[in-house]
Amino acid sequence: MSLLEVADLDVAYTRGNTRMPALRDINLTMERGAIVGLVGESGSGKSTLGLAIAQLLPGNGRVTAGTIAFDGTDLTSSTQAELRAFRGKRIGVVFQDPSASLNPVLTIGEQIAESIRLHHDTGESTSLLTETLRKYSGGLARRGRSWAMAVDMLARMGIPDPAGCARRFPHQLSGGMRQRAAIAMALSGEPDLLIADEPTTALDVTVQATILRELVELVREMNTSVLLVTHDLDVASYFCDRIAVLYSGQLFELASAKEIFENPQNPYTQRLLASQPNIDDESAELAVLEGDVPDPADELAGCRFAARCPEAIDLCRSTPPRLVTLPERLVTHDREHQCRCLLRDGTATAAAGGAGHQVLHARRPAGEDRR
Ligand SMILES: Nc1ncnc2c1ncn2[C@@H]1O[C@H](COP(=O)(O)OP(=O)(O)OP(=O)(O)O)[C@@H](O)[C@H]1O
Repeated sequence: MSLLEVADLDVAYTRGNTRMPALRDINLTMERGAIVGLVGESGSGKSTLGLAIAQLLPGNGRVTAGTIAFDGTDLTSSTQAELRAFRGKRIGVVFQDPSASLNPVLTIGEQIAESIRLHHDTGESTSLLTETLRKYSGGLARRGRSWAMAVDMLARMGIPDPAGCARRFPHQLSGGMRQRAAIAMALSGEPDLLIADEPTTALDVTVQATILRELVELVREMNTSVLLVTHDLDVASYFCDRIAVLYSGQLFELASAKEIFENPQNPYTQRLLASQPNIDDESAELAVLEGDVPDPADELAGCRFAARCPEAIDLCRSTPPRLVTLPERLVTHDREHQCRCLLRDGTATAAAGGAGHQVLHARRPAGEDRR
């Protein structure tokens, strides 16, 4: 069983009396220990998907169809008590702004130690932190041990004076240190899944890379899976095993990072990659992605990228494509390569009377079975 199986998921926000779809027909599976990058332009629904998986959608946001199976339990039908048990202990969350997770009136050490006490029941059964616990078990009371473990987590996140940092309040730390502390706190329950929503975007580029490296090292040690929301394709290619490309509320492509960068199949992904600066060749001309991303709430007849796609044919403007596993002849490194495009899944060839209509794996037709 996969750690996370998001199936046929729709999410909508309510504005006034209007229901505005934000995610449509999302299918995403994550294996234990995998780091998956969720990329896409602003407004494509990245944060909404992270929040939906963590069951932290704001009051006006709601899952309107589909399921989110976490280790076999459908979170969309879980009670608040069940969700509280999952969050923190089994699903950790880090946001762009660390103040969203840190309490301004408690020291960093108090917060992380409290979280460790809550999630570990003194830590006897945990893996990574057990080592630390053993070091401190001789003579230290439970509170002292959880404090020692908190200091250890701060050290693992690359904080130079972890004991001093533990005694400080969030406002006494720099932005980078605050975010390290927020990550240490999110990982202190040794969760199975970490949802990290642009965790370093607000920071200096060099600090970003260091923090992400520390985070990745720590989650690899803990075998924690990560859904890393980022608009930065370089970050995704460097740190992620798989990449999911979102466009206007839909998954357009999903494959290993190597496959996405060396063999992108969706015309949108191809243009998104071509529009990124090339660090190896700064003089290379950048492709410009003309036009705007349609609001995920807009109802469109065909492919949501058709209006901007230079390859679009009439069929693309009338028929919604589905996310399918691509036929083998189109993949290079990853047989699980999934793509949403009529020009790639064989539909366009079949409609033109040609052979090779090979939809190998398709989920619910778009628009069906909305709650
Ligand atoms: N609380 C909300 N109420 C109403 N609509 C919302 C709310 N949050 C997000 N949306 C809408 O949902 C859609 C997806 O937004 P979301 O923030 O998930 O995208 P994103 O890809 O994370 O964007 P960004 O990179 O700018 O953070 C957008 O159309 C946005 O306007």
